[in-house]
Amino acid sequence: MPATVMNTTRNATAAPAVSVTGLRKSYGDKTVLDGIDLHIPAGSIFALLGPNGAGKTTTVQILSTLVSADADSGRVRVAGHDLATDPQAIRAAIGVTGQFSAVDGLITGEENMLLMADLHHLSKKEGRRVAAELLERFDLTDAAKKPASTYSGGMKRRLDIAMTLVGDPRIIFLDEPTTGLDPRSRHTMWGIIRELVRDGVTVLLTTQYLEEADELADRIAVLNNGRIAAEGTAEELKRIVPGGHVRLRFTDPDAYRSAASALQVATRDDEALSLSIPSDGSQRELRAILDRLDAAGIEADELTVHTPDLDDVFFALTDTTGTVPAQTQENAR
Ligand SMILES: Nc1ncnc2c1ncn2[C@@H]1O[C@H](COP(=O)(O)OP(=O)(O)OP(=O)(O)O)[C@@H](O)[C@H]1O
Repeated sequence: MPATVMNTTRNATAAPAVSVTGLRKSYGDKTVLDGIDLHIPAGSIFALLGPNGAGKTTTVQILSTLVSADADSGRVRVAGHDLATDPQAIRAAIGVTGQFSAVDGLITGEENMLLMADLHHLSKKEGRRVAAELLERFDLTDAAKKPASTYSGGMKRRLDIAMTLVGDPRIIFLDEPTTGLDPRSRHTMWGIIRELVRDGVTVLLTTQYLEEADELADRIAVLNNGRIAAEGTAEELKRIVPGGHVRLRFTDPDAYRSAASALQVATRDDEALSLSIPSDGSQRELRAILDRLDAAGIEADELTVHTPDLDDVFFALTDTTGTVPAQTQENAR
């Protein structure tokens, strides 16, 4: 059972941009997707996180109509259209940039853009206007007349997304959008993705970077062995793995000792005068700790909540046996 947590993020009430139930895909006798469910609210950023070979690209390929799902697969709706009966309407509503860029290195950035405008049947005049506007928006105007093969990795990614936007898609699939980019280009790309969503676009991105999912995504699904191992906001996912604790620090040794006896489960650090209490960081648990301190008439000088980071989540949920540790499942309920 995947760990699912209630959606409290923006646009939670909007009709889902992507809705998937029981999606299956096998290559020969290898099951790549073993019945996955995804519900992506319109206007949000959704990250599909998982180790190599988990099935992230396959999911994107199916949702973007490039690869077909198994015949006995469940239901997929993208932008309100049924994948089985109306793939053409889905194609018209989406944009895809993959790990292997659509950019043609032999022609200039501007020519790549104009080619896309032609593919979308824009008039010559409209095509030139849209190309110039997008090249400007993605800071490529100065390089527009140069062959794309001379562009840096970051410039090529920006051109790739600009080309995708020529068709004005409402949903964009980004397969590992920042793989191979340096930190500055990665941050630029994050800014671009956030801007797309501000304009009302829905983004589904795949990534192997936990930091990227943490930074960008409204919701994250961790894919492992063809199944969704857990789904929720970054904060919610961090709460389902063990390791979270509340730390209390004191300057007064008497207060420290009183607190240690009032909170019997605490791990003591007598030198630092600090106590560490296992906690999921929830309001309920914090209140229980504070109530105990209040009842004993003690005030801590500092209280910090430590939640596991996404690395902990990733390792806990994508262990090599493919099973979620029992304790994690328990905490997720
Ligand atoms: N056309 C294909 N024929 C056979 N097997 C395939 C095909 N495409 C993908 N697979 C297999 O499906 C599994 C999932 O691949 P997929 O590319 O979706 O994973 P991924 O999560 O995107 O991995 P990565 O992070 O390495 O890109 C892999 O074991 C892969 O070998």
